[in-house]
Amino acid sequence: MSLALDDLRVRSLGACEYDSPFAEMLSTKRTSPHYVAEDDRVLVDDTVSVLLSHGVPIDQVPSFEAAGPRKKIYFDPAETTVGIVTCGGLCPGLNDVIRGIVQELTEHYRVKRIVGFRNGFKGLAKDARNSVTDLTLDAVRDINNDGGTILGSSRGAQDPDEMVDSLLIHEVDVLFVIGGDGSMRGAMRLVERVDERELDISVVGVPKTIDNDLPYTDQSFGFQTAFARATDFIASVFIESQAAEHGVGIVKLMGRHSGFIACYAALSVNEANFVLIPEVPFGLDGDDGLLCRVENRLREHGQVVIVVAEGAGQDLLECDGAKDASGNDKLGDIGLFLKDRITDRLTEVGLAPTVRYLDPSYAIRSVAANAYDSVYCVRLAHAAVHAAMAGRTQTVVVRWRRRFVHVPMALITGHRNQVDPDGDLWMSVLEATGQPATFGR
Ligand SMILES: Nc1ncnc2c1ncn2[C@@H]1O[C@H](COP(=O)(O)OP(=O)(O)OP(=O)(O)O)[C@@H](O)[C@H]1O
Ligand SMILES: O=P(O)(O)OC[C@H]1O[C@](O)(CO)[C@@H](O)[C@@H]1O
Ligand SMILES: [Mg+2]
Repeated sequence: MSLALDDLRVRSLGACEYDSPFAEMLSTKRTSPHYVAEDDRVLVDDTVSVLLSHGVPIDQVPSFEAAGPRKKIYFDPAETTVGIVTCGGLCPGLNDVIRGIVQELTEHYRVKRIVGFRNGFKGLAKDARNSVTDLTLDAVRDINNDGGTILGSSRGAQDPDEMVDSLLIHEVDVLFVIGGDGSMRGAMRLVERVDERELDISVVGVPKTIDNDLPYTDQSFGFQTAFARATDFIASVFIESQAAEHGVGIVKLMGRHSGFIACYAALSVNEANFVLIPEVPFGLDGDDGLLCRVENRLREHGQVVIVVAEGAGQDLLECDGAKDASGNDKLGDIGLFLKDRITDRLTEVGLAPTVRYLDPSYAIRSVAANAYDSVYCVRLAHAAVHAAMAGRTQTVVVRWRRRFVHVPMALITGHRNQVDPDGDLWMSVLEATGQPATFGR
C-alpha cells in the first residue's frame, strides 16, 4: 500500500498551552539512537530501495509522528476527566494497559477523574448510563496479574450518538478505546459525531488483537504471550502422537484472517509437519493433497503434527454466511473437519491412527500477559496518555520498528496485517516443517 506523508498526519484538537508534568525532564532531551524528540519523525520504511523509490528528499518520505511526552499539553489536567473502554475479543495484557493508563494519569498528570465504561461500547449506550466505575490506583493495583479485562468487553453495534451523550453526561474529555479493527471503526464513528457536535473530546486508540492482524504495528500486545501459551499445546500433541503407533496431533489456534499465532507457535516448538493458515489455500485430495501427504508422512515417520489456524481452509467447509454481533463472519470449524477427514482417510488405508485434537483457543487468549507483553503494554499506555493529553485525537499509538509512534486511526483499519506467502516468515515455516509451498491446489 503506497502512502504519502500527508496520509500520516495525526489530528490535534488545538494548540498546547499547559505545561506538561514532563516539561523539565524534556528540556534538554534531543533525538538520539534511543530517543525520538517530539518534533522529529520516524520513517515508515526501512529498506534502501523502498526509500529511494519515493524519489523525494528524506524529510518528505512517509514518516510517523513520534509518540512520547510533550513539553506543552492541550488539556488542563486539573479539569480533565478520562474514560477507558475495552472492546472485542479478549487478549493478554488488557488489564496491564488499563492499569498503565490509570497510573500515568494519576501519578504524573493528576487528572480530575478516570472512569471505566463496562462491557465495551455497550457501557456507553443509553440504557447503561450507570455502568461506569471509578478507576483509582487502588482499583487497578493488582489487575495485571489476571487475564481478561476488569472492565469487561462486548461485541455488537451501539448508537454513536448515544455513546457521545454518555461521554457528555460523565463529562469525559478524553476517551481511550482499547480494541481491535472493529473497535477502531466504532471509535471513528464516535469521532464523527464528536466533530458534528463540535465537542472538544479526544479519542485515542490502543490497538488490540490476539491475531496480530492490525497493520502499522510490529506485533500487537498480548501476541507474544498468546503464541508462547500455544506452544504448550503443540508440545502436548507432539508427545501424545510420538507415543502412539500411528500418532496424529492436531492443534487449532486462533487467527481469523491471519495465521501469525500458528506460524510463531509452530516455529517455537519446531516439531510441526504442517502449518495451515488462511493466507495459503490448500487442497485435501489428489496425490499432492493434504490427506495423501499426511498418510505418506505417517508411513515414513509414524507421527504427524498439524497446526491449523481457525481461518485456514474455509473454502473447504460449508459456510452458512452467519455473522457475529459485530458483523464478523462466523467461521466453520476447520480443526474438527480435518480431524474427521484425516481419521477417515487413515482408517480407510488401514493405518489405525491415534488422533489427538486440541482446540485451546480461549485457554490461550484469556491468560495474563507475560513479562515481555507487560512491559509492552505499560509503554503503550504511557504513549496513549501522552498523545491524548497533548490533544491528539482520531489517533492510535503503536510500536513500529521498535519506535512508539502515532498513527491516524483510519490507517489502522485500512487493511489487514497478514502472513505474506512470499515473505520471510512463511519461508521460515516452510523450512521448519518441510511442507511444500502449496499442495493440493
Ligand atoms: N464498522 C463498524 N462501525 C462501528 N462500530 C463497529 C464497527 N465494527 C465493529 N464495531 C464495534 O466495535 C466493537 C468491537 O468490534 P469487534 O467485535 O469486531 O471486535 P474488534 O475490536 O475487531 O476486536 P477483535 O477482532 O480483536 O475481537 C463492537 O462493539 C462493534 O459493534
Ligand atoms: O468467540 P469470540 O469471543 O467471538 O472470539 C473469537 C474471535 O476473536 C478473536 O480472538 C479476535 O478476533 C479471533 O481470533 C477469534 O476468531
Ligand atoms: Mg476484529
